[in-house]
Amino acid sequence: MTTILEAKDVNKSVAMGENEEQRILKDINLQLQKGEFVSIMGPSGSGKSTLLYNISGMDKISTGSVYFNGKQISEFPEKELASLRLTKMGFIFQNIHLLKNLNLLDNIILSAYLAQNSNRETINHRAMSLMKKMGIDGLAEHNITQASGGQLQRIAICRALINNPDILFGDEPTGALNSKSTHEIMDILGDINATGTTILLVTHDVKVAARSERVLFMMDGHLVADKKMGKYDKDKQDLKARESRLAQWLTEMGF
Ligand SMILES: Nc1ncnc2c1ncn2[C@@H]1O[C@H](COP(=O)(O)OP(=O)(O)OP(=O)(O)O)[C@@H](O)[C@H]1O
Repeated sequence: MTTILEAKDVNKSVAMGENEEQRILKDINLQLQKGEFVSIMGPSGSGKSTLLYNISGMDKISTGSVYFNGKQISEFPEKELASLRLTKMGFIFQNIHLLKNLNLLDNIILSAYLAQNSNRETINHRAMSLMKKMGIDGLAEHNITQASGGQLQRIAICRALINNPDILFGDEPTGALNSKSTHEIMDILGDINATGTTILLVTHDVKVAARSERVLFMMDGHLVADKKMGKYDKDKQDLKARESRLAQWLTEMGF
C-alpha cells in the first residue's frame, strides 16, 4: 500500500473577535492509501468540510503538516498549491459552480486549458469520451439551463476528471440530488475508483457512505473513529446490509 495523503497533528483555528479563536480541527492524524474510497461523516458543524478543505490544500492549516504523494504540501506557496490542485486533484461540490456563459463542454475543458498539458484536440477528445462514459455526450453544446441537476453533477465530475487527477475530493456531491440521481452518481464514482483514483467524500447520507470502503467519523473537530467496510461490490448486492452496519455505528457513536 502507498500513502497518497497524510495529515499529521493537524489543527485549524479561526479568529473569533479580537482575542478569541475557535478550534475547528483538533489534532487530526490521518492517512489515505492510493486507490481507497473513503467517506467522512459526523454531525453538522463537526468539522468535516473544514477537514476536506485543509487536507486538500484549498485552505491553510494552522499547525501540523499535510503530505500529498510524500511532499509536504502544507509548506507549499499558494502558486504551487494551485498548480497541484489543478493537475493532481479533482473537486466536486453540492453546488456545482459551472460558468453560465460557457457551454457544458467548455465548462469541462476549461481547467485542461489552464493546466496547459495537452493540445485542444486531445483535450476535446478526452472531454467527449468522459461525457460519453457518463451518458451525457449529447449535452456538449447545451448551456447549464438546459440540463438537470443530475446531468450537471455529471458535468462537474467530468470537469474534475479532465486532468486525470490522482484523487477526487467531494463535499456532499449528491446533496442536491434525488435518490435515483444519487444512486447513478455513486455508481459513476465507484467506476472511477475502480480505475485507481482515490476518492474522499464528505457526506451526511448513509446511502452514499455505504459505497465507500472506509468511513471516518468526526465529532467536535476530532476524528473519533475510523471504520473499514471493504470495497463495495455491485454484484454482491449487499448495499442494504452495508447501510445497516453504518447506521448502527452512527447510533453507537450517538450521532
Ligand atoms: N472560516 C470560518 N470562520 C469561522 N468559523 C468557521 C469557518 N469555517 C468553519 N467554521 C466553523 O467551524 C465548524 C465546522 O464547520 P464545517 O463546515 O467544517 O462543519 P461540517 O461538519 O462540514 O458541517 P455541515 O455538515 O453542517 O456542513 C462550524 O462551527 C463552523 O461554523
